[in-house]
Formats: sequence, structure tokens, C-alpha cells
Amino acid sequence: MKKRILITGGNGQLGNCLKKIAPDYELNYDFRFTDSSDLDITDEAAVFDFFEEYKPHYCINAAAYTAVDFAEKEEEMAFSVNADAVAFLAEASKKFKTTFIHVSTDYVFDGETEISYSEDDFTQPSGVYGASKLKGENLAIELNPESIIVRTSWLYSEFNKNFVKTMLNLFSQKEELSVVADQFGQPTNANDLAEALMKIIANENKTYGIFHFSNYPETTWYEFASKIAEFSKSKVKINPISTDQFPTAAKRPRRSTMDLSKIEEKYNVEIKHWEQSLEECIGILNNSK
Ligand SMILES: NC(=O)C1=CN([C@@H]2O[C@H](COP(=O)(O)OP(=O)(O)OC[C@H]3O[C@@H](n4cnc5c(N)ncnc54)[C@H](O)[C@@H]3O)[C@@H](O)[C@H]2O)C=CC1
Repeated sequence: MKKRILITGGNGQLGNCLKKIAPDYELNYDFRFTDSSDLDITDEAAVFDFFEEYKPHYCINAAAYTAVDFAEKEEEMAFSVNADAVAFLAEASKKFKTTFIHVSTDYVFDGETEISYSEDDFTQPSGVYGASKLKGENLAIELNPESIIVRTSWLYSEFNKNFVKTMLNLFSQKEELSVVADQFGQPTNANDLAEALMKIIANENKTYGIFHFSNYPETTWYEFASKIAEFSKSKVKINPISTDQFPTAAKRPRRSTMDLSKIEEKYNVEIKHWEQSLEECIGILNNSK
């Protein structure tokens, strides 16, 4: 019998990457991709009805309110999607014996450290988005201890809006641009995250709790942008600037580098170098032109 996987936020960046690889797994799994038009996760009754009807073995929550700066003004909406709705999914997962796989963020940390964050390090979000995601994590674990939470960072892919696509767009319009060089983190190709989530699902001997997944090692937005330029053969000139020179509504962590050893050990997932994963993404984007 095929195991049933419900994916929420199926039209998002991660959702699209999961859709892309789903055919590789269709021998063993049945996938049901949903998004707010057919399963609004903030609608508690709709969530429970969906679980009742589909009875998923796994639920991957790829739905989220991800507008980090807007969240500062839309606190209620951010908490509704990133916390309240996560509670509905966690509760429904518990009721229907579904393994709940929830995706979270490095923004649960304040970034004021020189050491890579491990999963049980002190969390202290500096903005509304991070606070709403942290509340979602806590609710998931409280309501369904058999939840698997995967924190990721600096997500990009060939789909939807993201830093890589924004840069490529700017490169085609400008000869020169400035990018922040004093914030450190780990880019993540969402296709690699999608494969990691399927590896977790395939593992018969599940470990629950929080895991960190990204590409490695750490870099800065400036170095990331410079590699995007190099791999896309752009002649654009990129100037390094400081965070103070690029104010945003929500404060970003200065250094949110995550330790990846737990997911590597427990789930044997491959952690790829970010430059390799970036080159693959740019290759895909070039071929689709
Ligand atoms: N984008 C990034 O740089 C990072 C993202 N993350 C996390 O990774 C996960 C995936 O992010 P992305 O794919 O980039 O997000 P995205 O913004 O591309 O996709 C989110 C999806 O959720 C859907 N959605 C929003 N509200 C909904 C609702 N009420 N009911 C059902 N669906 C709803 C949207 O329609 C969209 O399709 C999220 O949990 C996010 O918080 C973590 C770190 C970095």
C-alpha cells in the first residue's frame, strides 16, 4: 500500500520543489498537494475534515507566512498562519496518527553568537516573523511530541520569489549594486531541502524533535550575490555594504549559522556545498530561458 503524504503550501517555493520530485517517489507514496485555495490551514475545521477524508501517513507543512518585513505590521496574520495553524495541523496529525513534518527557520535565533547554533540552543527571535515561527515550533512539539521540525535558512530555488532570482533580475537591469556583507548564514537550495524531507519520510526508524538543514558552509549575502554573478556570467559590479546602510523593517540575525550534524547523523541526509547547489540552480534557470 502506498503511504499518503499531504503537503500544505504546495504552490510555495518548497512546495514546488516537492512537486518536482514527487514522480520519483510515486511508486511508494501518494502525494496530495494543497494550498490556501483548497486547504486554508488557518481554518481548523477544514484541516480536520481534510485529515478525516485523506488520512495522511505524513503531513509536510510547507505553508507559511514568509513576508519577513510585512510581518512587523501584520502580526496577527503572521501568528495565525505560522503558529495557530501549525497547532491545528499538529493536533490533527496526532488524532489521525500522521507524522507531522514542519518547516521552520534560522530567524528563531537572534544571531548574536560566533558559534554555530545547535537545535537546543537558546532561541530569541528579533522580529515578528521569527517569533511567530518559534511559537509554531513550540505548539507543534507541545501538541504532538511526534513532530519533526526542520529549521532551514536562506531558501532559494528556480521557483517563486527568492534572493537568487531577485539578484539575477537586478543584474539584467543594473551595472552596479550594493549587497550586505556583514550578515552570515547558510544558503539552502529548496530542492535539497525537499530531498532531505523525503529521506526523513523514508526512514523507518524516526527520531522526533528539531533538526537543522541547509547547505554549507556559512557565507554572507555579498559573497552569495558575487557567486550568483560569477555563475551567471554577469559583469555587474557588486559593492559590499553594512547592515546599517541597508535598513529593513525587520531586524535580521547577524550570524545565524546552524550546526547540521544532527540531521546528517540521524537521517543520513547529504549536506551539499552551497556553491554546488547554487550552480545547479543557475543551470536550471539558464536552461529555462
Ligand atoms: N524563504 C526563505 O528564505 C526561508 C523559508 N523558511 C521556511 O521554509 C518554509 C517554506 O518557505 P517557502 O517555500 O520559501 O515559502 P513561500 O512563501 O514560497 O510559500 C508559502 C506557501 O504557503 C502558502 N500559504 C500561506 N498561507 C496559507 C494558508 N493559510 N493556508 C495554506 N497555505 C498557505 C502560500 O500560498 C505559499 O504557497 C516556510 O516554513 C518558511 O517559513 C525558512 C527559512 C528561510
